[in-house]
Amino acid sequence: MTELILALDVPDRKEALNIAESCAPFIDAIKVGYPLVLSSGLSIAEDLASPGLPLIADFKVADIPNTNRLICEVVFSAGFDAVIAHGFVGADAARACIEVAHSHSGKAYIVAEMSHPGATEFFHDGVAERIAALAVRCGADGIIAPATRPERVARLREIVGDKAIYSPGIGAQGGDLDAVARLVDGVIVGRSIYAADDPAAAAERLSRICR
Ligand SMILES: O=C1C[C@H](C(=O)O)N([C@@H]2O[C@H](COP(=O)(O)O)[C@@H](O)[C@H]2O)C(=O)N1
Repeated sequence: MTELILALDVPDRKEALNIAESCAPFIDAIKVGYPLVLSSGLSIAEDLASPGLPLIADFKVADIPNTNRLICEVVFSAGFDAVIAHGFVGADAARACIEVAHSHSGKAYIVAEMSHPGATEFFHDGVAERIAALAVRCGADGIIAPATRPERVARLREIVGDKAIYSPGIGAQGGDLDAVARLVDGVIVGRSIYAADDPAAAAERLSRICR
């Protein structure tokens, strides 16, 4: 089974909560990023608690170790269950996020390779492989890898083994769910769900493919 994670990039708090509630039966977690948290504040984590789904703070944490630690302490104290951090900042900085996450019985996922076209300017010639290996070495719970490039997901799977791989880029970015579902532990989907005429129906349709 492949998890379906809703990327709730909906700046309007009321609309976001309505979409989360309606999609809850068909999704496995909710990813909250800057669009919603900057518009609604960290208390959105409390508002989103009612569906009882894991909440992932997608803040792409990428600072020095101490600042990463401070950020993650706020994230988990606000009620999030997981955090997404960058790995290019090095093992000490990534480890700061991972250690705080685990101290709160939470999880930390490291971005190994991104899904958008510009990512290939830097995530090539082994860079992503090095970040994936860093994630494993630092004890991360998994990595983020591009659903837009299934061959890259397959390569990174060779490095991370049975650690989780969560893949964004399905639908709006051109990624094909059928092509990656069997390679990953979960897919991260935003616009194909929240921008659909009927988000719940869209989530239900995708969840059937994921099961
Ligand atoms: O490489 C990455 C990293 C990042 C992530 O998941 O960490 N995401 C996020 O995944 C979601 C895809 O949304 P949509 O395109 O389905 O509307 C958005 O919230 C992006 O910020 C990527 O899209 N690619």
